[in-house]
Amino acid sequence: MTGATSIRKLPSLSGLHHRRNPLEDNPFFHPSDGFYITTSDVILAQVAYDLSAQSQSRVAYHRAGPRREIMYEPSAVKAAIVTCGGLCPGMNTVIRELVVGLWELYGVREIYGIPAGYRGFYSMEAVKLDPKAVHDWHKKGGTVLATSRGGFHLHNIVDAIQLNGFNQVYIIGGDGTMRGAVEIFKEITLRKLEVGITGIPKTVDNDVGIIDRSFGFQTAVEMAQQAISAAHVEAESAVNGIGLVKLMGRSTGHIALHATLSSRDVDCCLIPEMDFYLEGKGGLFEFLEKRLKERGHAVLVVAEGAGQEMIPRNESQKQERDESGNPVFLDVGVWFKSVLKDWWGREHPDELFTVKYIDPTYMIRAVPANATDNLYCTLLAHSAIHGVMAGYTGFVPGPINGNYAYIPLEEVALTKNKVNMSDHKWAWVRSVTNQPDFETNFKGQSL
Ligand SMILES: Nc1ncnc2c1ncn2[C@@H]1O[C@H](COP(=O)(O)OP(=O)(O)OP(=O)(O)O)[C@@H](O)[C@H]1O
Ligand SMILES: O=P(O)(O)OC[C@H]1O[C@](O)(CO)[C@@H](O)[C@@H]1O
Ligand SMILES: [Mg+2]
Repeated sequence: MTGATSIRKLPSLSGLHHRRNPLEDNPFFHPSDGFYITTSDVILAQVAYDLSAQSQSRVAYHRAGPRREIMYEPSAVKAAIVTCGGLCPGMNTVIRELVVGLWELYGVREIYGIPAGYRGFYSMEAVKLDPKAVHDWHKKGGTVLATSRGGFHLHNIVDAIQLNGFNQVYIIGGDGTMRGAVEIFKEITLRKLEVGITGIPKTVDNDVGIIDRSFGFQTAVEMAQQAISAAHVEAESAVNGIGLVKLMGRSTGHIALHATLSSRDVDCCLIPEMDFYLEGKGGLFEFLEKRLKERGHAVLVVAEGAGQEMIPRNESQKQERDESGNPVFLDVGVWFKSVLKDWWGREHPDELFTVKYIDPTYMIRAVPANATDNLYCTLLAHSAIHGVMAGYTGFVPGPINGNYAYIPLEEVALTKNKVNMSDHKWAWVRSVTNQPDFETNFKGQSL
């Protein structure tokens, strides 16, 4: 297979001097040949190719990991760590590993936590951190630094970075945070400040693009099983029982999809990426009628962003936004419970029916990370440190097909990871649930 490989350029700080990596003297590392990553080490963006195709151009990213030379004098590093947006399992592990990694691997002693998200840069006192202070943070849900939405005032933030003399900034957040990090990176560059900026992608929704998955996502899917199992028990213990579970997923249905595939108890999974309808041939009610007749119970999993356009709302509800500008949803679970009860009351007024609605959303994202995610958070944090210490900036560390790479920040900020409704995974969901193919049914009806 021929074809050019274009390597995504990584911005790097120019005004710093090369130094020997202190890992050379670290008693736990014995850097041998191949230990240090060089500029020729790359990670291909995709691993699946059609070899029969003549020539295909390939995209590659610089590989993450320690470089032989670093660009900072460790004693001159003053690092800031901030967490923004919604909670996600593992945030505290990333903070902990940034602190321990900077301290133990590179001998950095000036490490600060910025409280309460972006606003904390200019409105709160930075908190000095060291390995002792963070030693058990990986066992705690949430973020000890606290987070917030909104409060992004670019000049206040960059002024504060400059005033406090931070020369490394580790920004942990989701798609919104990454968009903010791009603006900070651009302003730092404009001001010609020698400050390394890196974004560590975080969102329980797993809606950040390019990387294999967001940390905390697997923990969230694992926790969702408990809610789905409870809904299944409630449903099968009732006459004509429906177990209804709402999961997180503002604009993507990854948690609902993966929880459905893992649990095997789900009869219908509804996500924001799909259109579905309730009444008529091929609709949800026809499907549930059949399922209740066959089994006497059914389990419905719905992502919070699914069906929002079907829920009646007044003008102010249509306009409502959270502090970051994200649309505020109406509770699709409460709406579903009422439409299901209306439907059954109309069709079977004299038959028993019950809907048990479970909303585990905040419970799921507030738990500590599981073992897999804790390991992932460690590798992610260390990748970030190695990249910043090597003088890279404006980048996001993350696994691509299992190998950690450095991706330009702007590329990540602009790429959303939506569920691909035409790929095998969604077909697998439909084969596991036997739910209606709403899109095809709908098209068939409108022909
Ligand atoms: N386009 C943008 N430009 C600058 N800052 C932004 C932008 N979008 C969001 N932000 C800021 O980024 C921070 C986090 O954004 P948001 O609340 O949307 O959460 P998030 O990072 O998307 O994480 P999650 O989706 O996991 O909740 C907020 O302080 C918000 O003000
Ligand atoms: O944390 P808040 O402001 O209640 O927002 C909840 C939102 O945060 C997320 O957990 C992540 O964006 C979404 O799944 C959910 O819609
Ligand atoms: Mg977001």
